[in-house]
Amino acid sequence: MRLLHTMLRVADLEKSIEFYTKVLGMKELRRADNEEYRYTLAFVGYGDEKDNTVLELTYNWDQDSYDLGNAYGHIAIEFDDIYKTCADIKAAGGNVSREPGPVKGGTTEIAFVKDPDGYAIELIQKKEDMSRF
Ligand SMILES: C[C@@H](O)C(=O)SC[C@H](NC(=O)CC[C@H](N)C(=O)O)C(=O)NCC(=O)O
Ligand code: NI
Repeated sequence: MRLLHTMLRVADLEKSIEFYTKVLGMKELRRADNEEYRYTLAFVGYGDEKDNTVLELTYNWDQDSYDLGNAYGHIAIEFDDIYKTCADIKAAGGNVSREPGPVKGGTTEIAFVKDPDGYAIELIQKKEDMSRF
């Protein structure tokens, strides 16, 4: 077994694809329309789905906003340099909601950004050892 994808419902598919590809460096892997049920799926990630867990962006044609509620946490992505990534995101007009730095009470360096729908994305500084705290 392996993790295949995480699905996020998005209000503006092109805006979300632009964010995940241009700002976070992912590739658009495939897109599929469902005419009968009026939605489009776009899969984005850092590599082919046969070897990578990806995001499934779901666009419902007749819905232009969502209530994210208070249960969703974040999706975490590892970067070689979260400080440069955050500077680049700010320069591109993105929303860095938590500045890069050590996690409270720990040593792992993290930052948070918000995607166009307000979903939080955690950026984690690449470390040699896998101790993540
Ligand atoms: C391709 C696979 O990874 C899917 O997740 S498609 C599953 C399908 N998705 C939708 O219908 C998305 C639109 C829907 N309005 C929504 O917002 O979730 C799905 O959930 N089908 C239900 C079923 O019972 O087949
Ligand atoms: Ni799915």
